[in-house]
Amino acid sequence: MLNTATSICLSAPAKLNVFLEVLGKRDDGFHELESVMLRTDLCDVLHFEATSDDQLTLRVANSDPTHVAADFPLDESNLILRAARALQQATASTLGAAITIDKRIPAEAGLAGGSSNAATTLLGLNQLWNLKLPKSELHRLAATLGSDVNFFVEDCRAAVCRGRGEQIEPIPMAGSLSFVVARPPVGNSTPDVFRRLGPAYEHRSFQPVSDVLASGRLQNLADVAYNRLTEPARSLNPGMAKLMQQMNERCSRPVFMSGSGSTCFLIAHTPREARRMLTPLVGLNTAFLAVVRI
Ligand SMILES: C[C@@](CO)(OP(=O)(O)O)[C@H](O)COP(=O)(O)OP(=O)(O)OC[C@H]1O[C@@H](n2ccc(N)nc2=O)[C@H](O)[C@@H]1O
Ligand SMILES: Nc1ncnc2c1ncn2[C@@H]1O[C@H](COP(=O)(O)OP(=O)(O)O)[C@@H](O)[C@H]1O
Repeated sequence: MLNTATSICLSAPAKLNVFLEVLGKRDDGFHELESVMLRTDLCDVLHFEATSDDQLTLRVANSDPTHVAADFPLDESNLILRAARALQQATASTLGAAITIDKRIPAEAGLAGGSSNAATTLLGLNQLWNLKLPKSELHRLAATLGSDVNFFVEDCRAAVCRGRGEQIEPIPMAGSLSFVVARPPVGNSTPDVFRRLGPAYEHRSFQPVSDVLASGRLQNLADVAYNRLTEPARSLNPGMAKLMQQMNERCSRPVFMSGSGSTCFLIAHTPREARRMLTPLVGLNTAFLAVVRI
């Protein structure tokens, strides 16, 4: 039976990793992670319209096609359609949906746009199709779609993510932060970055980052933020390495990378400070440059 609402519109947020340590390689080929992820206000917007047949369709709404990543697939491999299919199969639902996306999050960026789209589809269609699946079941489906999907199903502001990324422990965060995010023209392939990880190294702890977030002493975040994948990604993507150097020179601040890249970011404390930091970066070779807030 259809829910009383026949359509629903939801934001699918991008994430930033302010900490990422790789604890080792697992037997299933994935890597064991410990990462602190933050939900940002940079969002795709998804509109779901229920249909009474079981068809699923996906359309991009952006009037300006430059907003849409060139490699955003519109076929069955799209994570939105994969999430909707997974939900249909898990519930034997005979309902369908016409889905429209306003795509703003760049792809292969370490911002998890695709994973967030998948999670938002699980949450949106669970509501629209009146399926009433519990969160635990949505988490089970999320983990089959990708390692980053569960963070968005949890719908928290900040979390420590463990396992291959799918085990989510929400953590407190006091206050708010702004970031300048910049993605170079070339994205990073996540498996390629993991393949370039060096041999043994001493593991860092996420605890200092989690303590800074909880205490609200956010001015200290730049002292403790860390990403083990930065060096492998830098060696894979010379354009990203160059952009990180230019951002550092022009803003005299440490530059960090989100996930497996290729988005680099600077930490600011207010939107105003972030906008001031962004100004000298305009004109650099970027595919995406913006201020985001947590
Ligand atoms: C690195 C991270 C950090 O947040 O972010 P992104 O850069 O993708 O945003 C994630 O762990 C990425 O998660 P996600 O993009 O969902 O990856 P998946 O689809 O599950 O896996 C893609 C591929 O990445 C590698 N992979 C991913 C996660 C993990 N814990 N170990 C891995 O080795 C594997 O080669 C895998 O086949
Ligand atoms: N809905 C989607 N949005 C973005 N990318 C998608 C989607 N579905 C599948 N993909 C594919 O997943 C890849 C990784 O996407 P994305 O999650 O945006 O990257 P990252 O995790 O590095 O930020 C893209 O290159 C794209 O081909």
